[in-house]
Amino acid sequence: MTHSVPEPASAGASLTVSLAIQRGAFHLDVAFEAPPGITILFGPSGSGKSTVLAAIAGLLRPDRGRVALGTDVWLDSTQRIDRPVHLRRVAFVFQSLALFPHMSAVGNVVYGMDRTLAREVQRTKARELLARFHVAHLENRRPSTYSGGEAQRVALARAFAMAPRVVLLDEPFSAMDRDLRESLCADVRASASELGVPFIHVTHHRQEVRLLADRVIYIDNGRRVAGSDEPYVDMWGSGS
Ligand SMILES: Nc1ncnc2c1ncn2[C@@H]1O[C@H](COP(=O)(O)OP(=O)(O)OP(=O)(O)O)[C@@H](O)[C@H]1O
Repeated sequence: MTHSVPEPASAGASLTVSLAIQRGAFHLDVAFEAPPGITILFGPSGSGKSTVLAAIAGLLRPDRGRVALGTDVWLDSTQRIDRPVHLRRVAFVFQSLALFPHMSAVGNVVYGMDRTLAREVQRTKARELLARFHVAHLENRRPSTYSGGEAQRVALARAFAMAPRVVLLDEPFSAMDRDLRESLCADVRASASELGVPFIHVTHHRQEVRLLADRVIYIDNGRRVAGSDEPYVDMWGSGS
């Protein structure tokens, strides 16, 4: 017997974002659209990239704004819509990981899963995800025994365990060396193709931009740099 998984209503939908946020002296005012695929948010330190991701995830309430995935509205300040974080089904991966230290890799990945699934189904799916990110060998080991790259792979496996509708990556590979970043980028690219949902990836690394970007949005001092919504063209040549 085959089981068909129902497509979420948002499959193929773009994320539309428009935000106005005041944080102390800093003012952010940006609007953009992120279709399925990888959108890079690029800009100098303090330009507002992490603030944008936090508002999309629902961790920060903007002063004004609207966030919607297709026709599914997550935030609309004029209509007083503000869907809580856990109902947006957003996967968020940071540079500083938050793996649970007392759990094995399988336990960490299962944590993000649909609680209605049978335990053995969850564990089987978790093992598949760990294999997908090349860390099947960590199945029963705890985070204190992982290398930095391995820990980030387990964090990615956990983020994807919830079948996210949007994936947000905030400089997840910044602490990694060039080769490791390249290999993790390949895994992220493959996941973006498989999932077919919008990924928004914040990075300072031009190498990551080249390896990942379907499009790039440049932000400077809380504003989008004009004309920065074009499909990505490598303007830096081959240096990093
Ligand atoms: N809680 C806060 N209160 C006041 N200002 C804040 C707060 N959090 C962030 N800011 C300010 O908002 C601005 C944008 O910060 P944000 O972290 O979004 O930038 P970023 O582009 O992600 O920077 P980086 O690349 O260094 O991580 C900065 O000027 C920062 O000092």
